[in-house]
Amino acid sequence: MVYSIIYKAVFELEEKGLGFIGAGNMAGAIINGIVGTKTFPAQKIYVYDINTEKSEALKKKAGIQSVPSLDELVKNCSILFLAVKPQNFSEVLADLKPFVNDRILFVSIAAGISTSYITRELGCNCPVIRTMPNTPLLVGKGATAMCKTANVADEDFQLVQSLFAACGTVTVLDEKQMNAVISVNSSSPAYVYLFAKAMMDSAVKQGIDAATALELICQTFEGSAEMLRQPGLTPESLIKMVSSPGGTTLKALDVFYAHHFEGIVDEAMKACTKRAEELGK
Ligand SMILES: NC(=O)c1ccc[n+]([C@@H]2O[C@H](COP(=O)([O-])OP(=O)(O)OC[C@H]3O[C@@H](n4cnc5c(N)ncnc54)[C@H](OP(=O)(O)O)[C@@H]3O)[C@@H](O)[C@H]2O)c1
Ligand code: PRO
Repeated sequence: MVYSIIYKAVFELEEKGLGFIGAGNMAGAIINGIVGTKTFPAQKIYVYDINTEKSEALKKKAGIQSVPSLDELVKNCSILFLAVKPQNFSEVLADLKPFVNDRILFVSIAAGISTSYITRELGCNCPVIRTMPNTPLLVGKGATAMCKTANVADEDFQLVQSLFAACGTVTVLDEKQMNAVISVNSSSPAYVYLFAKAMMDSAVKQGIDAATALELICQTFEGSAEMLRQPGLTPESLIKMVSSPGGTTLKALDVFYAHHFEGIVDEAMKACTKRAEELGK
């Protein structure tokens, strides 16, 4: 059933394509996922970037189309991805305003930018899907959160979900959760990399070479995440499972607790959300 709805939406789009404003890292990751999994035809994907070198490079890499102006993009596309930095939204929406109509579906990937900001700046009642993806989309293991305005058609929402699902998982949230979720799935790869770096640096100091340590750390992260997904297991029960009484793990955990590790994570995630709120103003 879902399959046929998606197929119908794709079929109806055959006349018009998917457009990307911004050919940066995230647009590239999403497009590679869509093209690599053949979720949408590459020749119907169009990209526009203020920096034509970037749109041309993406065209070459992914076999998509690049266009020289927003006007051209709107002519060719009925779904437009807003993939520029939040700081560039006001200029992009002002440039788009003369070309938009209420039938265009907008898909934003920007931190902090609300759906109401987009429709207000565009001066239209366009349907808008607000998403928060993450960089592991690049390896097909992304985690994307999304919400939509009430006027997004079910089949269009299914289609956009399928585009992100091509390179990972999709979770639907309320818009009021979309700033906080950045700290959970989107900025969080950076915390994981920081933790990995700290572990690797310590391993090197203790005489294990960096490459060997990194492989052990990556496998440990993957395995630990898999354990967290097992029914009935929780972070607390898994910590207990690792921590032998009188053993090594408890000594390591003592250091984390003494330095208020959980408090530090909470403070960092709240700082992330606060910045999203500032960017949205
Ligand atoms: N990176 C992440 O992990 C991540 C995760 C989730 C969501 N996001 C969101 O994704 C969006 C894009 O992030 P990104 O990391 O892909 O940024 P990026 O690599 O800087 O890509 C943005 C692209 O937009 C171009 N651009 C700037 N102004 C433009 C304009 N007026 N018209 C057309 N193109 C314009 C930029 O060109 P110049 O470089 O010349 O300015 C750049 O090529 C942001 O809103 C961010 O909040 C990022
Ligand atoms: N990267 C973007 C930022 O740092 C948005 C979430 C991940 O603002």
